Amino acid sequence: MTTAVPARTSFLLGLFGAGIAGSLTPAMQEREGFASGLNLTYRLVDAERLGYGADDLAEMLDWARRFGFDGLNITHPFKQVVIPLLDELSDDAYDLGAVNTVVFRDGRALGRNTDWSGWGRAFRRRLPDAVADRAVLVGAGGAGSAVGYALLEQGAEHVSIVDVDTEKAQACATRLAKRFGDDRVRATTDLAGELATAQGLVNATPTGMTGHPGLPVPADLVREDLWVSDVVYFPLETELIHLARSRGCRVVPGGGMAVFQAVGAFEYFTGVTPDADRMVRHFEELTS
Ligand SMILES: NC(=O)C1=CN([C@@H]2O[C@H](COP(=O)(O)OP(=O)(O)OC[C@H]3O[C@@H](n4cnc5c(N)ncnc54)[C@H](O)[C@@H]3O)[C@@H](O)[C@H]2O)C=CC1
Ligand SMILES: O=C1C[C@@](O)(C(=O)O)C[C@@H](O)[C@@H]1O
Repeated sequence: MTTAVPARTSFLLGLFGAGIAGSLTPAMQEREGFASGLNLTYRLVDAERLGYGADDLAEMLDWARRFGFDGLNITHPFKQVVIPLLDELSDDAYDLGAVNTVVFRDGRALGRNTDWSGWGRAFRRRLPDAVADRAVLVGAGGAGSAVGYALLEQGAEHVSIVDVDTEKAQACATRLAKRFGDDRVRATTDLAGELATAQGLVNATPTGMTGHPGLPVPADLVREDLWVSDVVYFPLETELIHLARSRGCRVVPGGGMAVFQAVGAFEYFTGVTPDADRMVRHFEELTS
């Protein structure tokens, strides 16, 4: 006679990164765990406070495994340097060269990326009719690469990438072109020219964050017929989102990416599909 193995209900998770004290992810994960009938604990492990840098990551991962962690989110400055320390990488994380979710399973560390799928899902919920549009992406760092990947994966006709650091814009475009073809993505310095033929604009720079006030693009380029998205979510209503709304543009603020990276990670960690609407409501409570 075989005995059925009961489904896992207890999970120990964490976030490894620097300067993460204000993260809302622990609250989102723990609340959704509770609501799903799981005993889920999520700890912040702030490398900055511990005096740990990139060279210490292998040791940090090792003790996470030894102490029984089931999974980790990984953020700045570890999303790239974690890759060689993993046993397996999903295709999307490989293509992006970045991991934000590590699942420990059967003695192996599996790398995943829910940043791109998080932004993508938030975008599709708000603007499902805009997935095939041409878009201009400003900011080619970690968040920008994830947004570019999501836009192209979901069917954007073309993405033009602008960054004050032109080498970063080029590197991001080259990486995305390898996956999606160089007829669909390019780096450019001609923001006005590219926006003139685009239907959408995404800000993936820190401009507009608390402490970094301002607009990432000149105000006169924000036309009423553009849709406008921001990845910044402190504050939720950035200057860009505020201006775009006031001009009648359809908008996708940064909170959606913050929630849906957690939705995707929850599913990888636990194997349970979370209630995304409940997580959105909880995020709204946390940020109101
Ligand atoms: N909503 C969410 O869940 C998430 C939001 N973020 C936010 O995204 C923002 C960017 O984060 P990362 O990509 O990690 O930063 P990063 O530093 O890797 O990249 C930012 C890029 O923007 C460029 N840049 C800065 N100002 C610019 C301007 N005015 N015009 C053109 N390019 C400019 C920089 O050269 C850099 O390449 C941060 O504010 C962060 O809080 C990041 C991750 C998730
Ligand atoms: O970059 C981020 C933000 C985050 O670090 C947070 O603090 O919520 C959580 C990560 O999973 C995600 O990739």
